[in-house]
Amino acid sequence: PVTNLREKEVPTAITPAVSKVTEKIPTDQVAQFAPKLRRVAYIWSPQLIDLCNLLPRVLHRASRVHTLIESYGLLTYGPITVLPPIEGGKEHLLTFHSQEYVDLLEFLNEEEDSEKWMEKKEEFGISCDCPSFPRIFEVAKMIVGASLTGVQALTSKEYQVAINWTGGWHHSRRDEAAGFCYVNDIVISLLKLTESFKRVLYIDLDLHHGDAVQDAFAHTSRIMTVSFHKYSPGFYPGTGSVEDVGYGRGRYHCVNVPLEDGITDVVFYTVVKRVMFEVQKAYQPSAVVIQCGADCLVGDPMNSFNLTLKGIGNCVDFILRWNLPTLLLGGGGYHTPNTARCWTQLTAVALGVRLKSEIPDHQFFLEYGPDYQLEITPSNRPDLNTKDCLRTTVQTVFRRVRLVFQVLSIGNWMLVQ
Ligand SMILES: CC1(C)CN(C2CCCC2)C(=O)N1c1ccccc1/C=C/C(=O)NO
Ligand SMILES: [Zn+2]
Repeated sequence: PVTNLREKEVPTAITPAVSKVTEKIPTDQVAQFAPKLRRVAYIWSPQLIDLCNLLPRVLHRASRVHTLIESYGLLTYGPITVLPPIEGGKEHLLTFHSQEYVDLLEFLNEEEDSEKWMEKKEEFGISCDCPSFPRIFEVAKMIVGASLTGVQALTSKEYQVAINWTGGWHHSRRDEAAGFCYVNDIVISLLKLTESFKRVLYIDLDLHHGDAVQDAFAHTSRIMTVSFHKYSPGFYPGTGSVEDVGYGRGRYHCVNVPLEDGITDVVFYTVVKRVMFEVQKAYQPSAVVIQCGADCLVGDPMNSFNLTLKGIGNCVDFILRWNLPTLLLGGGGYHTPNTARCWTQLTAVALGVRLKSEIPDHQFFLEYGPDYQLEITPSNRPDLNTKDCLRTTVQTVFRRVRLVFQVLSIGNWMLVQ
């Protein structure tokens, strides 16, 4: 039953986790418990949402995500600032994509008849996985503009965390759309971040391997990419085995943690925490980008992992506690209400607040039935990840990541000589 509570009666849906912890502890000891209060930049504008609502495989997802976050009162909570995206232009896309690919997207923007120029489009990956649609070019520029606005917020040093839930399109290649990704806002953002930060760490939590981001930086040590993903015969994109470590100067700066179906919150969080602890120690990044694709959640049509908001929330919280400038991006996520739940929870994690379980009354309230709760329940499907298999994978990753530390220290040593 949707109660039409008046604005003033709606109880604040936010319990600052800090206040609970600190009320009983002498003030001088508070610092050690309270997560450092972070200034958070939330990239949003009505145009950004209207355009991203047009994405064919996630129709109207953008508005559900934003409206749920807004309904919890998170956008009027002290440490958050809403920043409108800068107007992304051709020049931004061209920092990664080829001229001919960008020209094709521009040409398709006005194109009504999606059957026309089929062979031309196929050549650039515009096909059934990545169908053309009206305003495709405006959407592409807006998404890239939003992620770059997040980068700008971090390089300005005014914000510790920047959030763009319309970004995170990790499969798009230089001259080809792939896996429903038309432009790679992640690669464009990482390139921009390396202008201000010496070592940038990319973490991909999406169900799928962050292949195009890894390949874009496989030959450099300026960016380290770490991807946790389902890896099994026939599953897209088919890359990202633990043996996939990068080449030349980029050797060992690609970390891949292949996983099987059914992984649960505790197992996933344990693996992510162990691997990321080693990576942080060895690589000592100065900035972080996290792709938070929500297709790893239980209930997603991908029907693969068995994660809930707790699992992915703990992973992001662990990384945010390093207190490094961090850009949070979206990505996959095909169960729209669960994706909105997930990214609302991650926004709260960035702010260090706890949300009430009841979904607040708002425009899309009825889509959160039948329980109208924020939390989602894991299924009792078997976890195909055996302890032995995970231990072997993690040990292999440890050995390689420690080599990164040696490369890094040799690098520093040579600088000193
Ligand atoms: C077309 C969509 C994106 C949608 N979808 C499912 C979800 C619900 C019904 C079909 C897919 O498997 N897709 C794909 C098809 C081909 C290649 C890749 C993907 C997904 C990539 C991804 O999520 N990367 O992070
Ligand atoms: Zn995905």
